[in-house]
Amino acid sequence: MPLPKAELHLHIEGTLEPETAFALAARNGVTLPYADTDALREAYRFTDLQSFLDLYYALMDVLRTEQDFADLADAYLARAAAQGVRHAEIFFDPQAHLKRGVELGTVVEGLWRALGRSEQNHGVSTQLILCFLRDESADSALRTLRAAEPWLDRITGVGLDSAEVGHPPAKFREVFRAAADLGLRRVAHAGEEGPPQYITEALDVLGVERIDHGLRCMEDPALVDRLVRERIPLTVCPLSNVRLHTVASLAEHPLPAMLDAGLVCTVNSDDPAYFGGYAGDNFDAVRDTLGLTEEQLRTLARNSFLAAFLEHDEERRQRCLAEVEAYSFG
Ligand SMILES: Nc1ncnc2[nH]cnc12
Ligand SMILES: [Zn+2]
Repeated sequence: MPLPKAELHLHIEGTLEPETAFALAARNGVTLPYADTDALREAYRFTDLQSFLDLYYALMDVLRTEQDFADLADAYLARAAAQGVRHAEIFFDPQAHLKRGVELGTVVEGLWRALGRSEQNHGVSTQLILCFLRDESADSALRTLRAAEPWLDRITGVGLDSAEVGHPPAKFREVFRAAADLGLRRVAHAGEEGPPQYITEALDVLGVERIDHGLRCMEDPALVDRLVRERIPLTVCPLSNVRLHTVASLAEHPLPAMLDAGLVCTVNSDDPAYFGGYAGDNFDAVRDTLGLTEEQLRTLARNSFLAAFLEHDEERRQRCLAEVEAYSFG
């Protein structure tokens, strides 16, 4: 039995496996510019975040109908459950779909078909986090938030993703303020490729409660002290960092140093179909390559439930935490 965990950094569009991409392409009459799944897998050699994003956005073209989004989410939830995920806070990128003429309602209703049945079908509780694309304008983000208002009962929070460098968090001050006024929780990618100041800005200007990635905080000891003192969770994605060359190799990943510093780290998969592994695979990789101890793995799992937006269901949080404490490593 795998270690129970919450997944807090997962882009649902990043769970599109090559086989599913071809199946959906056939269903929707879309021609992919790859001969087969092997040829597509060959394209998964990224040099940086942008080289990944180019393929990530292009492949989304196969996602057209509510059923497509439902099937995508259901396949993710089944895989996540098999790897010990008990709770998943799922990012989605509405602007990437709106731009292609796919309505927000199609995306949210489709995802909800899977998410609404996830506890019964997979034993995984879920939440949705709407992400703004930081390489789009602040105005576009505001229009997206307004367009999402009919579905806010299904959306827990907002996030910020896509190309980081050159798009500092402060650009989105207004939309994050508006999201907070609507009662939404706030997170942001920061310190993945961007500098430590982006982490500070995400906290101070956007009021985020968690930082997605956050690796580059390690360049700024005063920032590390602050993140430790304020117990700001960091949703670290080790296999993603390797594939996007944010770190030179998994063996050189700063996760052990981050844990030693007292940072509230969690381990997540980001875009598992593209980066070679789901949540449990990321845990296994850091155990095997970084030599994390059982107590460190338990800390990562504990942190994931402590950092989850489970205030509406403290009973579930406590039950999951108790499972983590009782877990026996085989
Ligand atoms: N790792 C990542 N960083 C920024 N934006 C993303 N969108 C999907 N995955 C992402
Ligand atoms: Zn991400």
